[in-house]
Amino acid sequence: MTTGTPILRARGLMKRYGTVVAMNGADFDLNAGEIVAVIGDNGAGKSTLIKALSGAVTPDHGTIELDGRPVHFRGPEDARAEGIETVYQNLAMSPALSIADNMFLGREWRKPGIMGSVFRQMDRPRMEKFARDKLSELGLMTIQNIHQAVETLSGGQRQGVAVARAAAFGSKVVILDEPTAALGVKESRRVLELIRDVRARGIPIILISHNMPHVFEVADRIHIHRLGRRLCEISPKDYSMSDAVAFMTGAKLPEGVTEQA
Ligand SMILES: Nc1ncnc2c1ncn2[C@@H]1O[C@H](COP(=O)(O)OP(=O)(O)OP(=O)(O)O)[C@@H](O)[C@H]1O
Repeated sequence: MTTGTPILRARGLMKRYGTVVAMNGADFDLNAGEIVAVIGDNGAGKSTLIKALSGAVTPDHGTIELDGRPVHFRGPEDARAEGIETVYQNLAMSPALSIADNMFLGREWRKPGIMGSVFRQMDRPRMEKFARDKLSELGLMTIQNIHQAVETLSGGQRQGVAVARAAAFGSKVVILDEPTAALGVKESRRVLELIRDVRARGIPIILISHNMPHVFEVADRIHIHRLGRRLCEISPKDYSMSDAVAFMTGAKLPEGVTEQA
């Protein structure tokens, strides 16, 4: 599925924090219909790359294109407005609020007419129907009650709601930062299935993870990040997990790849 214009393409991204070089000419590609995993050692610059793609960090240099069009995100709102949704590890949810309210956090739908525009009343029935539809589309209706407070959900269910929220609003790209890090075996399994469901609905996914079995299970392509840039991309069909770890840590290089100084 690598034909056509990439959905998201970055070239030569640079980001410095004082003397620390967090991105050093980083490239990135995401094509339609695929799950790309980003892996790399601690401090390799994965988070900084993802933040640049999701508008949370402005690169010092380099280009980002969405559907072949240059974009300049001034903040996460700009990336969201372009259909790029990110689920960070902390999930950015309000535990005391309901599932439906959390799905709409910061982008509530107002009632039509004066009740919405002047009195700012929320259109609860429409929001709740949308939340229920999205959760059931993604097979998440084991959550019976969308009025349930998020704090009463299991870790896996919470992650599920966060992924459903991203898939509901992320029309172009969903970025998941360590979605299974805090989860048990069964819950991780469900979240991995959910990731596949999101892909099946036509939304490509960027998955940042340190969990090699999970990466090898769901990724179509693996982007290996090292020393602030993309070292290479591999297919999980062609390499083993120990190869990937060796590339990540610099213990060996894939054939045809040379490490730049
Ligand atoms: N806001 C910041 N201020 C200063 N240095 C930063 C900042 N953000 C990142 N860095 C530095 O940039 C480098 C890359 O960090 P980044 O968090 O992107 O790596 P990472 O691959 O995501 O690491 P990990 O897997 O440990 O989360 C690190 O040396 C880090 O200390």
